[in-house]
Amino acid sequence: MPALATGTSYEPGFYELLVALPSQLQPHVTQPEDNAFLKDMFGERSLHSLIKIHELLQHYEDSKPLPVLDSAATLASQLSDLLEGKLSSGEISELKQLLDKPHFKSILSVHDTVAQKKYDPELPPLPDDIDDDEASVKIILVKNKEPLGATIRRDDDTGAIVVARIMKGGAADRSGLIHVGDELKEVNGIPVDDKKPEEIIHILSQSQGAITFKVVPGSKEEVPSKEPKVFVKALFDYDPSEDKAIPCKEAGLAFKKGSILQIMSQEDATWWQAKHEDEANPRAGLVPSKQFQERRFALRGPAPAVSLKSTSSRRPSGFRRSFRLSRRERKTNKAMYESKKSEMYDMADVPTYEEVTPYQRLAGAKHRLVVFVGPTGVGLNELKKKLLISDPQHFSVTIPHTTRAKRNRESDGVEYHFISKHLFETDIHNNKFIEYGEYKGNYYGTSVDSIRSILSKNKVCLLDVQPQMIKHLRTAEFKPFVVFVKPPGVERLRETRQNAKFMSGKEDKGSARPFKEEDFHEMVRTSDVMENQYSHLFDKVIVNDDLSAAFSELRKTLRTVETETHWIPVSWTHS
Ligand SMILES: Nc1ncnc2c1ncn2[C@@H]1O[C@H](COP(=O)(O)OP(=O)(O)OP(=O)(O)O)[C@@H](O)[C@H]1O
Repeated sequence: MPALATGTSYEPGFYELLVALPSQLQPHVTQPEDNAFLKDMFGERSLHSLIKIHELLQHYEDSKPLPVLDSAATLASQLSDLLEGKLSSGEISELKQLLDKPHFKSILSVHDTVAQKKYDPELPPLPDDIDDDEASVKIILVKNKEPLGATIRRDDDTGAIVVARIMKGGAADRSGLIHVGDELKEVNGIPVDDKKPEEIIHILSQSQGAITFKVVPGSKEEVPSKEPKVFVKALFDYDPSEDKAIPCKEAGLAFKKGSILQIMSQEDATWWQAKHEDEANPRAGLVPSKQFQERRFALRGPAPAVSLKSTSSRRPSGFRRSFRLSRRERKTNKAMYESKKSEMYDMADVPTYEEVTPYQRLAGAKHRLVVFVGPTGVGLNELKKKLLISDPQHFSVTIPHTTRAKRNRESDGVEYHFISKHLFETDIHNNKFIEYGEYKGNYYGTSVDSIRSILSKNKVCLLDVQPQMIKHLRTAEFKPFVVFVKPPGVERLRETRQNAKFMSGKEDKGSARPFKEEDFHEMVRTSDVMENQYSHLFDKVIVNDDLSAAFSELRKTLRTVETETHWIPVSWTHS
């Protein structure tokens, strides 16, 4: 039996390990004196008591007991006084002795301190020879290599140097001693009244170790911000060193399109404070606010959109037509459609930030819609086909609707859903199609319900669309995961596509032919344009160079979509 029992209501693991250790270690110890030493060490009563205390603390941490009263010491002293005249019984005098013991009194005093939450240390009285400049205080900060995390500016009205901004989580913020609006009088004993902010920053950057500031505290009371945690996905690249507008380049936070940022402060309407979500260091950096970025974008105008229509007479060159997905007729239906909505750039969508939240699909919940985009000929059909073959029970594609007559060997709901022109037009009117088009007098289209039908069977729906359609699919219902399939460079296309067949939209013959040099250039050019305009909507980019490598990357990615946590727009979580 262990010297101290650990009780039965909580895990005795740590304690038992301690008791068992000497015998466990015995086979590994050759010298008898070492053995005796280990026994003594692990058998030490104070160590056992410590472990017991540790386990009890753990237990109480879980049950979180609240104190019954916060003046146990006073109560014990009053009781002791009451017992004074009643010491006839042995039990009463034992109780009084116990209450009067200094250890017992101390433990009750500690109990009361904790119960009253009196944790703050008592400060010594202020010295008599206080600074003559009554309003100012001296602050000493110890600075290592990290920046101070504060910006300063000259007040236009008073000419004073004031603290303009405190970066969340930085050295100044953590110290809790410097606040926005404080007036800076001296740095390391050097008066700063006549100095430019840049000169002061220079003094600060040269200083290491303890830095002394003399400041006059600002009058503004800071309200501790209790803003909930906000995470955003950045939809643009940002490099503060190239931003002429940022008040302090060193304080800026660089990020790439797709980075997940935690917004630490939105107090300033122009410059937010943020840190990378996966960054352990709590120090925030400046990033342009959403409003400011939108304003800048509006003033500058979007990047010149490359016209995709100019090179093709029939359709936006290189952009695939989707929903030609009949399993048998996939190839013959290829060159049929033109997208109804052909706008290449929507001015309303200024890509800045999107608020996101972690999401993991629960077992049994509907799958996210997997959306493919890429230039025509890049290999979307090939990759989708491989997925379907790899697991036909798990993956599926939508069945398009058409108004053309059913052919002999076709069945309704297999190759197509065959419907009347009138019904098709009613469905268009009722927004039932994701995409639709007309070819030789017949309509063809992919309906929203055909996607729903696959998802309700708990299958993964694979859909390829034109990139400008992605935004219409971005709903809580579909939670689309967008894969952009990108071609490798022209040289690799030449090498890998030697035996490949291409369905050219331009010739409109519906038959496949080998790729030509110009097809490769067109594919790469279209891919660049798509990436330039829509990459903020892509969740994954896969370069289709070697087909089997691209396929296994795709497979792996789709597995993680089903099993791991991903960031999705907050708006998709409240449906
Ligand atoms: N990585 C690859 N290496 C070699 N050949 C490939 C690769 N990927 C696709 N191909 C071939 O390229 C041709 C075009 O592929 P696919 O039909 O899948 O393109 P697509 O993106 O669906 O184009 P479209 O939208 O015009 O139908 C096919 O012959 C296909 O086998």
